[in-house]
Amino acid sequence: MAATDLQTMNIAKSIVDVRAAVAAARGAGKKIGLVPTMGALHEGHLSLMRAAREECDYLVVSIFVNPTQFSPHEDLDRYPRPIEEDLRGCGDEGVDLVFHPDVATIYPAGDQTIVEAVELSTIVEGAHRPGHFRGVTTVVLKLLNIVAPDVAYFGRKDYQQQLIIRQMCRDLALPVEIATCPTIREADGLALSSRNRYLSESERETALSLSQCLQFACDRVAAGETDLTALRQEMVQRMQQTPGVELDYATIVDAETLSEDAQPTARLVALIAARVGTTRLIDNMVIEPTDSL
Ligand SMILES: Nc1ncnc2c1ncn2[C@@H]1O[C@H](COP(=O)(O)OP(=O)(O)OP(=O)(O)O)[C@@H](O)[C@H]1O
Ligand SMILES: CC(C)(CO)[C@@H](O)C(=O)[O-]
Ligand code: BAL
Repeated sequence: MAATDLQTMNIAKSIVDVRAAVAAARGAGKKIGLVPTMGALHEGHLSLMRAAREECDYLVVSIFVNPTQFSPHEDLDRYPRPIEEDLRGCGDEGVDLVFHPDVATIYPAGDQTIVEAVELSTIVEGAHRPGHFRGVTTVVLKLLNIVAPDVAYFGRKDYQQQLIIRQMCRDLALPVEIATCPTIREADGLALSSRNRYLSESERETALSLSQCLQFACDRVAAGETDLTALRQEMVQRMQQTPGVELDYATIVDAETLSEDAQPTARLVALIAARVGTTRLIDNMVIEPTDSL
């Protein structure tokens, strides 16, 4: 495919421009898809765009590094922003409109409204990143209100995030379908993530311990392990014994409630977050119930 000429890309910075473009597409009978991102695009993001292209006739991608989902000590300032490369990637995927707003467009002076799924936002990942999911739900609600898509696409790589967004849409009766797409991994199992580009070669090797720990847990459940408390302890021990890794959490929980009070026969999800060097990574694997348990 020919590389995209940036001059021909349809890029909107303002809410009015997005609404006008989407209204025209809707007026022409098109089904609207939205893929929200923070940029630094990789194959994981592209897989969401391809899923959206399959099902929708007009594809909007937002690129916005949302400051309210970062705590003061986190990596907002160093978060990668390769915007020209990202725009070319969107063009090559046939994106119809890129919404790339400034912070003041999303958070105008005097802005004071937040939205939060109060229970799901404070457990597991939320317990380690206080305020993070409040920032996510607030910005996603704004993006959904601005674009008004028929379907919005999220990755399973951010498992808790997609669960919380589904909860928000249900609770607020938002007229949008949420689609969750599978996690895209490197051949050796590393989940693609924009933050992988912070990793040195040896840190990248060390980072494989996350997906390996999740796979270990999945294999144990598939082999008939029913003592989830013991299995959680084994996951934590494995990670604590891995040099170069500082573990935040490794756990197996109910895939819908994220509660550790889970039946081994339920649909489960193994979740992990750890720092490799200065880079914090998350990953997860869903464990579907089997008849053999
Ligand atoms: N490996 C992946 N497979 C599928 N979807 C993904 C993957 N990585 C990210 N996504 C999805 O892409 C969307 C945008 O995510 P985001 O821009 O934060 O990228 P990211 O790689 O998760 O970045 P970060 O390193 O900040 O976690 C989210 O819905 C996210 O779940
Ligand atoms: C959903 C999102 C774009 C909101 O800023 C972000 O959390 C992300 O990229 O996963
Ligand atoms: N994909 C989640 C974005 C974040 O870590 O802020």
